[in-house]
Amino acid sequence: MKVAWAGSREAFQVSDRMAKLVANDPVFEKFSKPMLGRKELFKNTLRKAAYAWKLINDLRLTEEEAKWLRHYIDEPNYTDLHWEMFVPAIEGQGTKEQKKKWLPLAQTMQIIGTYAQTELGHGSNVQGLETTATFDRQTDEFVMHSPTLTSSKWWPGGMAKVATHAIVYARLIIDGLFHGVHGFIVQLRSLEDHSPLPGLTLGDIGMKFGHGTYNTMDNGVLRFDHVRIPRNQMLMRVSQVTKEGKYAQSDVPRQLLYGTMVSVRQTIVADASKALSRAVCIATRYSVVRRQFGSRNGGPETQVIDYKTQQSRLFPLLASAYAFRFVGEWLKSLYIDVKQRLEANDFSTLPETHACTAGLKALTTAATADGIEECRKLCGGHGYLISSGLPELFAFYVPACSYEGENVVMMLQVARFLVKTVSNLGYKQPVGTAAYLGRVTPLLQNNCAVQTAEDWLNPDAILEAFEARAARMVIGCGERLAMFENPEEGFAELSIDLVEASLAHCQLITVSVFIQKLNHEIPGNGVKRSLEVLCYVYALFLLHKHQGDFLATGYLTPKQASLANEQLRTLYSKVRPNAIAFVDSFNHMDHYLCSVLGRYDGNVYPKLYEAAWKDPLNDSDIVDGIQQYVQPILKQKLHYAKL
Ligand SMILES: CCCCCCCC/C=C\CCCCCCCCCCC/C=C/C(=O)SCCNC(=O)CCNC(=O)[C@H](O)C(C)(C)COP(=O)(O)OP(=O)(O)OC[C@H]1O[C@@H](n2cnc3c(N)ncnc32)[C@H](O)[C@@H]1OP(=O)(O)O
Ligand SMILES: Cc1cc2nc3c(=O)[nH]c(=O)nc-3n(C[C@H](O)[C@H](O)[C@H](O)COP(=O)(O)OP(=O)(O)OC[C@H]3O[C@@H](n4cnc5c(N)ncnc54)[C@H](O)[C@@H]3O)c2cc1C
Repeated sequence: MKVAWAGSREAFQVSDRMAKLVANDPVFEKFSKPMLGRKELFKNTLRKAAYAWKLINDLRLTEEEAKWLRHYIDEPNYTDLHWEMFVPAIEGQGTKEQKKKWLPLAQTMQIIGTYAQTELGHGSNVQGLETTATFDRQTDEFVMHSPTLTSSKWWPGGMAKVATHAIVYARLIIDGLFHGVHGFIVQLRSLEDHSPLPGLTLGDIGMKFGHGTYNTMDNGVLRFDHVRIPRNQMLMRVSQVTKEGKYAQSDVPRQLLYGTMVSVRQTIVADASKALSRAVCIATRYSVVRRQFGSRNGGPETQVIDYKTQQSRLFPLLASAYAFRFVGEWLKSLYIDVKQRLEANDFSTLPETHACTAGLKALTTAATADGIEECRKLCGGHGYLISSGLPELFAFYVPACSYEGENVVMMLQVARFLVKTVSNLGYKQPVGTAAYLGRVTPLLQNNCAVQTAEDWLNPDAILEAFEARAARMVIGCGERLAMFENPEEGFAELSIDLVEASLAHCQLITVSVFIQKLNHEIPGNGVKRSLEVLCYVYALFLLHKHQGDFLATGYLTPKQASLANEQLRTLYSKVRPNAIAFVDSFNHMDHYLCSVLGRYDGNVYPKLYEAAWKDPLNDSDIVDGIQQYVQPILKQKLHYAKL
């Protein structure tokens, strides 16, 4: 199962080796992090990042190994933006000459970059950005300027204190004419003494949600006061500006300017299963250790994992972790394919890839953030302790619902793709993830054939149910949209239904990828049979949760929906014996989990007790402030003694 989770034996070996390397190195200790103040926390992260870079070079780690190393170090920092956004932006949007100049510098970290797109006034609406890049023909330069307070760049990670360079998105202006938003490579700091370059105001935007997690990152604010950069620092794969000030567009679509976001959204989907599996592992192990009620004749109480209600909250999350792992793997291969095509100027699959990355980013991050919080509750009161590992994980993870495309905004992008696909049905056969929309007639006409709970243990029945639900919701929206004279007005009016239809479409993708995975790629019958159970749990849990959709579209009868739920409960009993094996297969080491409740050895209570004594408040019996503020209250003679 460990190999099935990792994707291959080689992938397992690489991640396992890196997990052990980090766990066994005292530099990467992290239990004390929550006790540090912001400055110490930040410095501590800089120290770890520098040490990690040394290890990467000294040990000559491959790119894959270096990624796992960063992952297991488990602290967001400036290198995330450098490797995940700055470098890909140059790769995807730079010309050959620009790549030749900038990539070697970035890949050896002689420069450190960030991605400065969002502003105080605009994040989602990229076309609304206000920073200007005005071409000056006399000097062959662009003048970068922040004309308003709301045009201040706001959020870029690593920008406040570390990055030496940034890809800055700004409105291109030539001779007073606006030519859209473009990316520019801008140096922020001196490579000698690290001070901000003249004309730039740089700072940190302040503390964020949670203490010890995202505050390791220096998210920054940046303002320009007429800062000049050479013309050849505009990223020019999509559009070019000549030294005469002529603006020209290549054959490549403008959407490539948004390419870096497609790349990172794919990474975020691939990473969702890491965060969810981490929370599920903690909650499952603890649910086996924790006992409440049910003692008979003085025997042990019931393990809380044996309560049906606990199972009905926990096991769908376990199944979701596996579903997200597989859909992340699938999306990565789709992305690798589109990347190769884009390099060869084939843009045909870009719209579908954009819809998949946007929609699956929204689906997986929302379910993962909610899932981590549910795992915290599944651990009862102890889940609220930092030493459970869950509060910090939640604080780290939840912004994923907002960054890289706010989730609702992303689902509306999927909706645009689906509406377009449906309106083209007469003359363009949909392919890939939208292929089912080409079979609308049977999907709209045929209803579910399930008669017994057992009938739901059939991938074809499940797939057809999810296809029919999504198709009916999408086509229903399409029909209602057609009644509006102004399509944009109609889209806005129907946006709530469109987001629900998009979610149905994305859930269909995750369910069908899980089924596909079982049909083709699982080594060993035992592993395959166990994963089949999780696949059914995932699908039937979604069906139960969204049964309103399945019933309202008329595909299921109430009887069939309740048979699905009956089957789901039976499946929970089949998951139970393997629950620990399923979470051990994630191969999460204690160091990575950083959780007293999720310990591999189950030795929860002594370690929980021990962890409490490490709190700085327990350094002495009488702490600072007691004599000054508590004793005077105790010793005063009150007039209102009776109160
Ligand atoms: C316990 C503690 C644990 C700690 C653990 C720590 C561990 C960490 C360790 C290691 C991790 C390492 C890996 C980390 C990886 C993740 C890094 C993440 C870092 C996060 C940093 C965040 C960065 C950011 O947020 S950057 C800013 C992102 N901003 C956005 O996403 C903005 C969203 N807005 C948009 O995308 C667009 O503006 C829009 C699409 C919403 C609207 O754009 P508009 O131009 O108005 O477009 P529209 O008219 O709707 O569309 C025009 C056509 O273009 C198509 N289209 C739109 N976008 C794209 C695209 N991206 N690609 C292709 N096509 C696109 C659209 O469909 C339209 O097409 P049509 O055919 O014309 O209809
Ligand atoms: C931790 C973190 C790190 C970040 N790192 C970076 C970074 O490195 N670089 C960078 O450039 N940016 C970064 N960002 C910014 C991030 O990309 C934006 O915050 C994100 O894209 C959301 O945009 P917004 O803040 O403008 O939200 P808004 O768009 O203002 O969202 C507010 C609300 O309005 C709704 N809404 C907005 N538009 C629509 C619409 N058309 N229809 C319906 N509802 C709508 C949303 O659903 C949401 O509910 C980061 C953000 C965070 C939290």
